[in-house]
Amino acid sequence: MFSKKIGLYFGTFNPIHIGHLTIANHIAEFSDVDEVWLVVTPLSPFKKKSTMLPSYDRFEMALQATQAYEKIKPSDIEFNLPQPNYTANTLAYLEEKHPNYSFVLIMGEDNLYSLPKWKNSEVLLNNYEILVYPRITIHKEKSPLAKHPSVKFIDAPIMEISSSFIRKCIKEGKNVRPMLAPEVSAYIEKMNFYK
Ligand SMILES: Nc1ncnc2c1ncn2[C@@H]1O[C@H](COP(=O)(O)OP(=O)(O)OP(=O)(O)O)[C@@H](O)[C@H]1O
Ligand SMILES: O=C(O)c1ccc[n+]([C@@H]2O[C@H](COP(=O)([O-])O)[C@@H](O)[C@H]2O)c1
Repeated sequence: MFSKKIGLYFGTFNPIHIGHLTIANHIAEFSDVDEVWLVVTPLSPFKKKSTMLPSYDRFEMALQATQAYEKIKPSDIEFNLPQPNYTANTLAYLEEKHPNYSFVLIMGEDNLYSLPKWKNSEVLLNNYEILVYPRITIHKEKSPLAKHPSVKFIDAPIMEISSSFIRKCIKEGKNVRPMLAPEVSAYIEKMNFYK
C-alpha cells in the first residue's frame, strides 16, 4: 500500500510562469494526487542548452513561485543524474528512493504526440498513469495514444504562454509581470536574467 500519490510535472521552467502554475495547481486540487512535484530538468533531451539558465536558478524561481502552495513542491532530483535527463531514468531512481510513494506523470497534450520518441516510452506507458491536460497543438487528429489505457485526460484551463516568449519579451524590454508570479518577476529583475 502506498502512503502518497505524487504527480510528476517535468519541465525546464526557464522561467516558471503562470501557465505552469495553473496546471500544477489544477491537478493538485482536482485530481486524486496528494502532491505535485515540479521536477526541474537540467537538460531536456529535445532542448538546446544555449538559452538555459543554470539549473539552480530555475529551481530557485520554482521555489519562490510555489511558497504559498502547500501541495506543489519543486524537485531537484534530476540535478545529480546523468544528462540529458531521461524521464524513465528519473522514475526508476525515484521509485528506489521513495518505495512508499506511487508516481503518475503529468503532461500536456503536445507531449503525448512526442511521447513515442521518449526513451523507454513503452515502459512509461505500461507502468504509469499519465495525466494529460489540453493544449493547443499543430495536429489535426487526436494522438494515437489518447486511447491508451494509461492515459487519462484532465479538464484543465488552456493558457498559451511559454517561457521562450517570456524570455524574448524580457530581451526586448517589455513588461512580462502578468505572466509570472510576483516573486519570480522580482527575482528576474534583481538578477538581471534574460537581458
Ligand atoms: N502555457 C502552458 N500551459 C500548460 N503547460 C505548459 C505551458 N507552457 C509549457 N507547458 C508545459 O509544461 C512543461 C514544462 O514546460 P517547459 O518548462 O519546458 O516550458 P515552456 O514554457 O514550454 O518552455 P520553452 O518556451 O522554453 O520551451 C512541458 O510539458 C510543457 O509542455
Ligand atoms: O525521457 C525522454 O526521452 C524525454 C524526452 C523529452 C522530454 N522529456 C521530459 O519532458 C519534459 C518537458 O519536455 P518539453 O520538451 O516539453 O520541455 C522535459 O523537461 C523532460 O523532463 C523526456
